[in-house]
Amino acid sequence: MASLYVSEIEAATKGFGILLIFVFILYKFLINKKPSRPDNQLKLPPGPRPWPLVGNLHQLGHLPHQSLAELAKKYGNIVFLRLGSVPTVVISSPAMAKEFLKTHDSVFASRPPVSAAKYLFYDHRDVTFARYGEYWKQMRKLCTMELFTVKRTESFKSVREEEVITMVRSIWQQSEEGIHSVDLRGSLSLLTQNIVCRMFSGRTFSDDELNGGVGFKDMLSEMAAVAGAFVIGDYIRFLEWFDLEGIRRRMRVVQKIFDGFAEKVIDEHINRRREKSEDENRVKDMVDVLLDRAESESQSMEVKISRVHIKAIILDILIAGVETSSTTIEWAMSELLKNPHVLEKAQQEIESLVGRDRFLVEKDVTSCEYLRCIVRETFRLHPPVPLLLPHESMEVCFVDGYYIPPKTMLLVNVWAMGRDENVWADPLQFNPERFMGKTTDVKGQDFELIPFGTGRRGCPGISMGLSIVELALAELIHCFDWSVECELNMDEFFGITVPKKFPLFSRPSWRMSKKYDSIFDIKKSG
Ligand code: HEM
Repeated sequence: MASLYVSEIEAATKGFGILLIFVFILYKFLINKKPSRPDNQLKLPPGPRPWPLVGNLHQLGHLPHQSLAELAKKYGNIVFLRLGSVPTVVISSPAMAKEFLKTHDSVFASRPPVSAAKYLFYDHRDVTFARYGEYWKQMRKLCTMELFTVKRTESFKSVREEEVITMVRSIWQQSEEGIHSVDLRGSLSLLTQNIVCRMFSGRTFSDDELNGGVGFKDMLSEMAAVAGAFVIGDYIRFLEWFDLEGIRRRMRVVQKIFDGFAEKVIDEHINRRREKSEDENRVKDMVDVLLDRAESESQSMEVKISRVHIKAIILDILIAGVETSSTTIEWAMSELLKNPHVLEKAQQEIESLVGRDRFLVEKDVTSCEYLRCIVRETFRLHPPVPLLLPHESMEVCFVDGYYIPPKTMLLVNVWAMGRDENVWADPLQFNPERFMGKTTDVKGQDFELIPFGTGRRGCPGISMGLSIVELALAELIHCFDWSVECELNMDEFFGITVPKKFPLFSRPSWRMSKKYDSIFDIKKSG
């Protein structure tokens, strides 16, 4: 019995051994040899281990672009994270930007479904937050072919020149009145707000024109604040309905105020058309262009332009155009105050071109090479949208040997790219000379400097943005010398854009040959 038992065990052991060998052979020669994909194809990019539920959200901190730059130092230029339940890839090098925004651009051309898109931007019916598809293509085409063309940008040249001079006058008046330090952030916000409003509606708006007792400026700040706010429910989906931060409620409130405002703008345009009270010489604004399109019987677009589309586009233009430009000019002025030799050199360049007897016009600025290098250097160190806007992948993609699942959010850390010592010599130094005689520009051909993004989702307002920034900066340093009394604080604040944490106050002193009024009269008669 015992020996039988032993032999059964022996037989069983033998059988198990044979089975193991069989499984090994099967694995080695059939299963292991068969796969159609190399081993690394399902390998995710490296990254820190996520925590249950929150994933890597806790690692973002108050300044996510800076925290993500630190993670890139540890894990490399492609990092995989889970933000709550959202798979996320963060890239931080020109080579990676080329892979994602050129080679695989069509896969990553969508936007993730965030609360702002739904509750503020007319449920994705704008351009910026629209998901990739026929609708976005049509709306984007409308922007690039009609609203933001070079010709249209050129048609608003006098708007920009007039508004910049108005800002100069206001600063001059303040200095004449003995105001010690001018609130440059306030002046620049008003400037870009007025330019953008005149571009889309032909006029500016005062604080008492909105319903609900909210000022126009306050409405803009609130819209920017909620559009840029972090909403936990966008990442931990089951929390979506609790509106823990109260942001969704704020979005609804400010959306209603904006909607009333946009309705009024459209009505004004329609009434003017009905009454045929148009001044024939008036430059067409963007709402005119959109109404022309809506009224034209032969709309070649599948999307018929309605009021909602016009309102959504106005909202895009306000959010995308106002803060981006003013934030950039504020950073540029701050760097010039910290680097007086750069300010002096730029002033000399402008002066040798136009003297001190007249204001600048846009044509002058195209000849100011050094000034334009200052703008590029500002975009390198202080891109106003440091992670671009989040993209989302639409299908499985393999990049650099890594597996990127569908519906992965893509963040492009242009802030980290601008400070990468493998790309830039002395990256933390503000040194506009690095761009002199170089072809590197902000349109992203070589992917080193992409503050406007690039590819399908790149900024369509790039020429408008650049012309505002260049002219305003040039005129500010042409007309005034600037000084600050104490060391400038260059800390950042993260929102829909990343401005300085503390607004810039600075002391202007008039450096033109004549008083403001005399120069203004010369300009008018000229
Ligand atoms: C200094 C000025 C500006 C900067 C730095 C800037 C930057 C950007 C960036 C980073 C994006 C996202 C790109 C991406 O996700 O890959 C963007 C998108 C966009 N920008 Fe700008 N922008 C500026 C001015 C403007 C202006 C003046 C307008 C319009 C009047 C404008 C309209 C838009 C629109 C409509 C989009 C969405 C494009 C899409 O999703 O298809 N931007 N911009």
